[in-house]
Amino acid sequence: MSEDSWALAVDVQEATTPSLQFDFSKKVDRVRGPRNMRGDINGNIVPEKSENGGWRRDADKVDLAEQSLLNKLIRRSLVRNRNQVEVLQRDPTSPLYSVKTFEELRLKPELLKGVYNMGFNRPSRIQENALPMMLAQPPQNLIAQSQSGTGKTAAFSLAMLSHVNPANKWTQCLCISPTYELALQIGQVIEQMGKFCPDVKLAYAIRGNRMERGIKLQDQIVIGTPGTVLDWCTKYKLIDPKKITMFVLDEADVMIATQGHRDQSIRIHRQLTKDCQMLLFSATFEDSVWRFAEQVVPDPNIIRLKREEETLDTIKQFYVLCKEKEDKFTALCNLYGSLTIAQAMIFCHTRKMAAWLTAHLTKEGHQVALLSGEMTVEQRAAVIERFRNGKEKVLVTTNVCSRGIDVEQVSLVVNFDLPVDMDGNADNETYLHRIGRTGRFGRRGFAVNMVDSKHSMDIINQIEMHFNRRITKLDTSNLEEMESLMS
Ligand SMILES: Nc1ncnc2c1ncn2[C@@H]1O[C@H](COP(=O)(O)OP(=O)(O)OP(=O)(O)O)[C@@H](O)[C@H]1O
Repeated sequence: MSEDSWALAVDVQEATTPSLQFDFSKKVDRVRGPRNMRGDINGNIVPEKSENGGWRRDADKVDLAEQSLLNKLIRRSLVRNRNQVEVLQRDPTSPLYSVKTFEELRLKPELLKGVYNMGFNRPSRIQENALPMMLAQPPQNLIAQSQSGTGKTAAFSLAMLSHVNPANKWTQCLCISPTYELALQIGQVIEQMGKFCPDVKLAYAIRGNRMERGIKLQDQIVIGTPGTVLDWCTKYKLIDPKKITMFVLDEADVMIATQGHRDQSIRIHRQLTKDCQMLLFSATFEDSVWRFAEQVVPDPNIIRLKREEETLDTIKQFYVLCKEKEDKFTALCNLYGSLTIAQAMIFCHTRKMAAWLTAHLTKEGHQVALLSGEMTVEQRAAVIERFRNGKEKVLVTTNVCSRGIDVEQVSLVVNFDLPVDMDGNADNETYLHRIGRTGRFGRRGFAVNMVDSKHSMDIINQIEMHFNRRITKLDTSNLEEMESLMS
């Protein structure tokens, strides 16, 4: 089938068959995608010719640690979550404590003052259960999972500050984090919360922080990355691991995804005593994270706060048939010209495409912000902040931005390039994250997908099947139809 005639074929198919009942059995190889496709105009699909076999060769990769840092930098408050907390107690017969106020925790007054000084009025959902467990006597181990922004860092910072005895001038709490930047972020929370506890000292075991060999640290809390913490314990002997009574492992999912960190964490853990209280936190919990958690946290209590399901119910989904990227661009301009759009996010597959689109939209007079992987995390945070404040109305981005960014006024998400996985199949999860940027907090939103090849039409069909939601064809040259469909 020639490149031009596929669109016609789709039209015919569309007219004769309800979109949710396409006959996939007769289609191309489902795993690898259409055999005879030489790549669509995104430049991202070259199945037979791909040197490394990867469909996402040029795609902007999401780095978990960077994503986590970005989330921390742009977050202003707790992420809303209405889901129930699941608690699995090590000893199911013991009473389950949960607190609704910080007073109930009987914290030292100077620590309570620090908590209130941060503007926290009451414990977050996960904190309600996690805090009493972390502060219990005798100490209890804990594995806690909840999405980013639900108050985990604040919870274990409070636990560490409450746990230490300031009169003892040695390290009692050890916290490890996957990267230098993330460790600094945690440190800031501890410093802020412990502002009125002048006798509690904090040290950073991170690269570049050189210490004299052989001295013993007097700081009660040490936070750092696994490699440096290990050096401080074994090579430099600045910390006596046998005197550590609380061990916190943050962002376990990011940790095990980082080369070498998993083993270093286990080596640190091996030097601790059996009585040391172990606390592990993670935003996600795949099997690999779970296996790791079980290795470092014996007999744990488990707390899980399910992610608030992203829903497609408030989002109207469309696709537009286009031929090449210029065509997609025209469709986008038509769309923009005819709708009242508060703010829009446009997703591209590669940095190159994002840059091209940004340049063209700017030329058309749009105020456009660009977010892509070559920027530092701080630069990205600044771009998101400007967009949030309405300085730009359009944000063009690659995948670096599919998760975690809440901009309430986004009413349109455009998949300029559709999300595909390594094999070129629909990446449903990324699709959901992307279009979940709109229609938030019960508002209505629109998602428009640019379809530029038979392969991308296949992807739309896969997405429809997966979510069991219709994606309606939109003709952006037909203003009337567009207005009625998108009203
Ligand atoms: N009890 C609380 N009341 C109000 N705000 C809170 C409370 N606990 C935490 N916060 C704030 O909510 C935001 C998210 O908290 P925190 O960083 O602890 O979450 P997290 O689950 O550790 O997420 P991440 O792992 O991404 O940092 C922060 O801005 C923090 O200051």
